[in-house]
Amino acid sequence: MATTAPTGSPPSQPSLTHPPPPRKLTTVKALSESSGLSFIPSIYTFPKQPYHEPVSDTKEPIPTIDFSLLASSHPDERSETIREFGKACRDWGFFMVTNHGVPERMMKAIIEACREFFGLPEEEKRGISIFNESVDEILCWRDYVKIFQHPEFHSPNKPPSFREIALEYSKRVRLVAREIIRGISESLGLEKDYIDETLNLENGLQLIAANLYPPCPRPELAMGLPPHSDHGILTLLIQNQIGGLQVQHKGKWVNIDPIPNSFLANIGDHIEILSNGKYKSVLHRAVVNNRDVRISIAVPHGPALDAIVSPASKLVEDVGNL
Ligand SMILES: O=C(O)CCC(=O)C(=O)O
Ligand SMILES: [Fe+2]
Repeated sequence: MATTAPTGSPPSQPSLTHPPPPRKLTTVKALSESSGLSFIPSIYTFPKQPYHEPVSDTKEPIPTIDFSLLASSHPDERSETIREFGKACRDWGFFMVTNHGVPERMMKAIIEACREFFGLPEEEKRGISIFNESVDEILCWRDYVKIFQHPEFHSPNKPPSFREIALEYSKRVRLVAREIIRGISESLGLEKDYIDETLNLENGLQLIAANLYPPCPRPELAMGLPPHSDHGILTLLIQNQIGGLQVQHKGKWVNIDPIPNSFLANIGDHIEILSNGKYKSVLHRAVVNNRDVRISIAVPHGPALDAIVSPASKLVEDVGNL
């Protein structure tokens, strides 16, 4: 990891005094690819706290749930899977989902389509891609794009294959998400379709949120995506097998290395509300590295725009009976 000051800087000069990025560099990708970059502009330098806290060395693995067991003809297998959802949501707020039925080729295709999108000339992405996100005037080391998939489907026109791949991918992922949400509903002791119906998931919101984290010459100073919880009900995330996601667990950051071809699922703020706080929407963040381009594709699922989210009355009564 490079920690030396850039050539020509006086030894006492703190990295915060580096000049701002040249105006014509508008994406982090372009900045990262600009030749001889050995420092990062001060606008990308995050304050040391709280973003550089130690990472947990926990050997406790993030829960993994076999999605196919939800459809098992053995009632015991389904109910055991529901119990696992409950435990994963209570203990972590995050879990891995295997055997979900979305073909590997589709997962690869959407990652490649997003990679191609981010590789388009700057002019072609302008107006679609959001290049830099600012947190208190500090920019994240990330380019990203958010595209509505449901209830209205949108797609950039380039690359040409994007529309078809996104449409197919988001439909398949939505089916998986709704089934997991049914499992979560049951795990809370609610009717299987309680969340689906109450939050009108037939008209629910679904986005593709694609993130590109280019290599960063000073990864210890930058942040790909600062700590946040997700809005909505459930996010299903895939990535190009380059690590970077960290999840807050028992007060520490835990590195997450997803199983290939699995989804990383996390519950969002609306489940925290609906569950009356039984399940928490957990903080997570993305750190960057100095070697590899990382791509992650999050597909958040939320209530219909006109749905009203409130604690399920059964769960309020449960608390009242304690
Ligand atoms: O890049 C990642 O792994 C995290 C992405 C994320 O948390 C988000 O898009 O909300
Ligand atoms: Fe997130």
